[in-house]
Amino acid sequence: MITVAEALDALFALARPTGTETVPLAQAAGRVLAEPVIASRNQPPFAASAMDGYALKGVEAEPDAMFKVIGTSAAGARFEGNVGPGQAVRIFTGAPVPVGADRVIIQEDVSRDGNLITLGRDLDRGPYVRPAGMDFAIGDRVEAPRVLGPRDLALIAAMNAGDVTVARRPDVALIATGDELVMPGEEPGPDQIIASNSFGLKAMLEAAGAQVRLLPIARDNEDSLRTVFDLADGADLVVTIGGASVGDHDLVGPVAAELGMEQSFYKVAMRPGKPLMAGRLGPAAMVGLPGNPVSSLVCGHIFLVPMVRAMLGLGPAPAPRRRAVLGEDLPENGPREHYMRAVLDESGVRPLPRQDSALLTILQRANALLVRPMGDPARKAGDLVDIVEL
Ligand SMILES: Nc1nc2c(c(=O)[nH]1)N[C@H]1C(S)=C(S)[C@@H](COP(=O)(O)OP(=O)(O)OC[C@H]3O[C@@H](n4cnc5c(N)ncnc54)[C@H](O)[C@@H]3O)O[C@H]1N2
Ligand code: MOO
Repeated sequence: MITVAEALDALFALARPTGTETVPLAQAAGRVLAEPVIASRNQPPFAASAMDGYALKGVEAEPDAMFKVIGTSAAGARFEGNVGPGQAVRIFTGAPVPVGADRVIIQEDVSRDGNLITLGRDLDRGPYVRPAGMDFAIGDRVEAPRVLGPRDLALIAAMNAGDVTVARRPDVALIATGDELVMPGEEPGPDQIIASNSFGLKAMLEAAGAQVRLLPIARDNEDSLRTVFDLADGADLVVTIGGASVGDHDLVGPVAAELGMEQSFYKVAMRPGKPLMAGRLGPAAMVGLPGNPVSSLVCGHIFLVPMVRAMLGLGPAPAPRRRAVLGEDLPENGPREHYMRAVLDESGVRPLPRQDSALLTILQRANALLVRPMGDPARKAGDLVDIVEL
């Protein structure tokens, strides 16, 4: 059996970049920027007023000084003339500061009588002028790769990019397998249960940036598996769920092999998730997840999300870990890296009492995986341990 780190390296070797496409900015939220955006303009493009008030020469801004108002500069309609000595221009926030002026006096500090203004005694310091290019200048960049969020999109829009080059979303085909499964909402027979894993995995992988297809459930026979594998055609990543272990009905490995899957590994020293398999199936990467609900979702977090991120060009990095204070004593760990379903709060991290990999209620209550290294000795409350936040 290989280690989790070795399995992850093998999976990164299977994950190929998906290439790029151009999308309108309004559809770019959550996408991975693949090429830098370079500003083609300065912002602001002119010296702009930061306040509503009067633009004038700063050296003349003395208490009680008087000025003649010679025009108006509004956002979108500048004053074309020059501001000379003793002159002021009525100005509004965002408007171009006219030539000759270098300070804006806020209107609260001014009294006006017809076309004459008098400054107050106690003037705000100002100057309330934003120089051209103060926010960004031509040639400034938003670097790639990065996941585009609201703040990126606002900045890119201000740089005047109408569309952006992003990584194509990896096409992930999810195949649930098993005679015992029916879809949620259907009427299960007496020996049947509801296919749940695909729904958790779909949400998880879409949040990571993939486009996920839920294929029909494959039954526990070779024909059915072959038919559903056919439907995965065109996928960048084919993920099967279940049928990965050693039972008589665990046919995913043999059928995939018959379809030409070049196996990269089978079985990882981890708990849950031991019967994980992976390989290359034509142009696609293939990952066979164990069927137990917690195993498949934990493997999704630890392996599939990092794979999708690597395909998107975000680099080969494991699921982020951090240190947390252990909230209770733990016995020594066995020979497999253990991802314990745990609750993290201000007082520390504690594993939930039942760790059977069939228990979705426990996984749903957990907000972290407490990671026990292989052969980790007993730990005391107060020790620092690794966690992966869920
Ligand atoms: N003799 C051995 N038996 C088992 C071993 C082993 O090493 N030797 N490993 C155990 C471990 S660990 C795991 S994990 C499971 C994995 O088995 P499979 O990947 O073959 O999964 P299945 O047998 O198909 O299903 C296991 C379990 O999960 C349920 N299931 C499957 N798919 C779904 C789905 N899409 N949604 C909800 N639930 C699903 C299925 O009904 C079974 O209850 O093998 C152990 N056995
Ligand atoms: O490895 Mo299995 O995934 O322990 O339940």
